[in-house]
Amino acid sequence: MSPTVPFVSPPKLLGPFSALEDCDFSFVGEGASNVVFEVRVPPSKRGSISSKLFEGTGNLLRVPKAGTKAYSYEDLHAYWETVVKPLFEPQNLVQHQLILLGGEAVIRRLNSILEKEDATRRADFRGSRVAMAKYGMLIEDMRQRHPDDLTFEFKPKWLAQSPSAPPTATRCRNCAREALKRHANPDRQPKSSAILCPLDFRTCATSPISLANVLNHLTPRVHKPTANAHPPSVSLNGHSPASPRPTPSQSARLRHWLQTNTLLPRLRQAQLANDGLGPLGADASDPHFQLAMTLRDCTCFVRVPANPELPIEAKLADLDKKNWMAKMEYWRAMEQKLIEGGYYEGKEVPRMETGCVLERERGWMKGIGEQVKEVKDDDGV
Ligand SMILES: O=P(O)(O)O[C@@H]1[C@@H](OP(=O)(O)O)[C@H](OP(=O)(O)O)[C@H](O)[C@H](OP(=O)(O)O)[C@H]1OP(=O)(O)O
Ligand SMILES: Nc1ncnc2c1ncn2[C@@H]1O[C@H](COP(=O)(O)OP(=O)(O)OP(=O)(O)O)[C@@H](O)[C@H]1O
Repeated sequence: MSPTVPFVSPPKLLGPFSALEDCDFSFVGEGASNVVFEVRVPPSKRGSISSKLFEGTGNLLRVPKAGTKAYSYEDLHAYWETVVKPLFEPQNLVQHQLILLGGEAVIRRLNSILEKEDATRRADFRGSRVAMAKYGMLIEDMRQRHPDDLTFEFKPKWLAQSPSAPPTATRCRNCAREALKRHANPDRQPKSSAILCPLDFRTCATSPISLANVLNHLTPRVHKPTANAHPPSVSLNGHSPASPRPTPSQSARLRHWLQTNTLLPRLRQAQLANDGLGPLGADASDPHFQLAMTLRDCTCFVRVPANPELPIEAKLADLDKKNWMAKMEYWRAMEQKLIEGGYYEGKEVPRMETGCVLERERGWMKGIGEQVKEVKDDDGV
């Protein structure tokens, strides 16, 4: 399949211009380029067009931030429909629809909510505002449906090594990137917290250490760290702030999902299939490479229902087309920095603790090598 974007007919629009004007909003979350709000129809507007559109739909409103280099929502939607959607099963994607925001009044209200949230927002997001955009997206709400549902989100990031990483690397691209982040800003997180290596997702079925690492990270309050497992971190943005303590049945279902899901292997396969060269070798205008970068920066939402009869839901979101013209230089410079700074090989000074799967495997190989050497020495070989 070619990831070039063919012509797509104009998006199906939801709602007349005034649909959002009747609604109340509250802040749900944000990233570098977008903000997500809950939409509620006040009781006085029951029976209105808005209530027909939003009540009981389980949708949230996603809107673009001002001042970013991201593509417009029309472009993101066309890319998602034609390039991203065919790669995954529909039940593994957070579905969305474009909606007309309907003018400045709604955006001003969203911005006044953001302003009130400023004190508690991530420092580098504080002060950012919603763009005066034409469209928002109605997105499937992946939060709890029942107060006892277990929910969390994480960024799977680079599920395979970067093709332009050095062959001597003892860290994957994500762990190298995390080491650089901590090196640049050691106070960013408590020093003791380690990073979940994305390669651990791949080995959950075969390695109890990988499974424990992932569980500790995703549901930190339940799975006590074992000697070899690493404590939770926010490196993959995994968290379950509103979730209750999982029941034994939820823990068992989550374990089973981690060991058997086909979504993360499929995501990894698509990352690999679209980039065999890495940021240093890829042609900046290659749509496959651009797609690989989109697939390396998405979010996975997981909901483990309280009701054991209901299946686990796992869906990818934030599969936005990357503005390669604005980002290629950053991607190349980042790869160069990770290589030259020794971050792929754990040679930075002072050395940051990351707990990468590659490092663990090298450690075992070294250990086995030393045992073999000892046996050979004992035998006088
Ligand atoms: O460069 P990375 O790997 O740190 O990823 C960036 C993300 O940082 P992370 O490491 O996930 O905390 C970063 O996430 P945050 O803003 O740090 O939450 C963005 O997703 C960024 O993409 P864009 O500039 O918004 O298109 C991401 O940039 P790219 O995926 O385009 O590289
Ligand atoms: N479908 C959803 N259900 C529940 N919460 C969501 C959903 N989509 C987004 N959120 C919340 O909003 C936050 C920001 O959303 P989003 O990932 O769209 O922002 P972004 O700017 O694209 O992020 P990034 O900087 O990673 O590219 C998420 O981390 C999550 O907390």
